[in-house]
Amino acid sequence: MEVRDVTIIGGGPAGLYTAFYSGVRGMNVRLIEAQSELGGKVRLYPEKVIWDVGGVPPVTGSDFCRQIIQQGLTFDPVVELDTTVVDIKKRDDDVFEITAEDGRTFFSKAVIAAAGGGIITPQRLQVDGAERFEITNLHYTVQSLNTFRDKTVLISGGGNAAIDWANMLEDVARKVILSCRNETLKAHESEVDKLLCSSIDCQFLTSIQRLIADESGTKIDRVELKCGTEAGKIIDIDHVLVNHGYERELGFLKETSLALGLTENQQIAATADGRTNVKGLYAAGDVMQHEGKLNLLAGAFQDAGNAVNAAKQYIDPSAQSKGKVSSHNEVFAARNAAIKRSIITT
Ligand SMILES: Cc1cc2nc3c(=O)[nH]c(=O)nc-3n(C[C@H](O)[C@H](O)[C@H](O)COP(=O)(O)OP(=O)(O)OC[C@H]3O[C@@H](n4cnc5c(N)ncnc54)[C@H](O)[C@@H]3O)c2cc1C
Repeated sequence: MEVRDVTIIGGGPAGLYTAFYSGVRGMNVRLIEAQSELGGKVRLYPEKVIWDVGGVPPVTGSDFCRQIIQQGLTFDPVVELDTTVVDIKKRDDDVFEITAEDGRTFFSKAVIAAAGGGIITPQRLQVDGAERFEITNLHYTVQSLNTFRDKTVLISGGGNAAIDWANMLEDVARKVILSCRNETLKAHESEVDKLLCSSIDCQFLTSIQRLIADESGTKIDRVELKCGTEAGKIIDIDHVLVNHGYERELGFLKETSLALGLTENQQIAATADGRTNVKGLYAAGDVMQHEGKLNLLAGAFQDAGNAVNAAKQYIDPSAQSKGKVSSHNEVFAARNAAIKRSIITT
């Protein structure tokens, strides 16, 4: 039976930084991810420009993913992809037994849950026959801005993602129409202000009633927008982008043998430093809830550092409770030397 120091559940930003920082603190790691790729939710917005990670210049989601994956793999963790954790038990000898959906079990001295909101998939549009357009012009994420260049785009939704995309596409698309079923938009004030002052055509109190196909039957040509009891309004569009939130598959968060202490929203109720109800099991990133939790990438990194430090001390009570400044690990030596050389020669 191979017992790892730390098993991380979830290979999003929190899990990846946890893997890196566990390496810095000399612990060996298994990283378990339900999807076939690492990166977590950031995979949903590859072309969005991320501005709010301290010290990191504006970066696209896909570049950010590439960079955080590279960092997460620095200390060669064992990575299990396509592996959904469905249960965690703590045995009498205090070793954690982690069970995957495919029946495999993994063993670990400590566990760090970094499972975000679970395994998420975008909520589908509840309109007859919508699924047949998913291979043409009905989208749930923006994989490439070029798809929308000089096109008429209808965005359905009124939350952060919809508003973000509307603002982002304004310069790219010929026309952006936003259909929102409420009277107001629920997003960051600055983004809402920007949108309301823009050329984006906001259709409040409307929802998509019908998708009308072109002659080939494979592409949406027009959309019927319903407004209360009024007759539907038909509009011509090239693309429809739906941002109605996400469905969550909870895996081990739904039923676990441990009394994890979940909030109403199925997040782990933890302390700000990542401790949970269960000794030896810590939480990091969007999976955890505490007063002051920052559900951003920057917050995920802070959580990860805290959880790793707590796990280190749990495994080895003589270890320092806080990590040291981490620039002198032997794994960094070659790269440090190359950077120093380039500083000296420039
Ligand atoms: C559209 C959008 C735009 C955003 N823009 C920004 C932004 O500009 N700046 C910013 O700072 N933040 C932004 N965020 C928020 C940011 O993406 C999240 O805060 C961040 O991804 C949280 O990281 P995480 O690792 O905690 O969770 P996630 O990214 O959700 O990763 C969790 C991972 O755990 C895996 N997992 C879940 N359950 C299991 C299980 N049972 N077994 C195995 N694996 C499991 C999931 O598959 C997933 O890969 C945005 C979010 C969205 C949706």
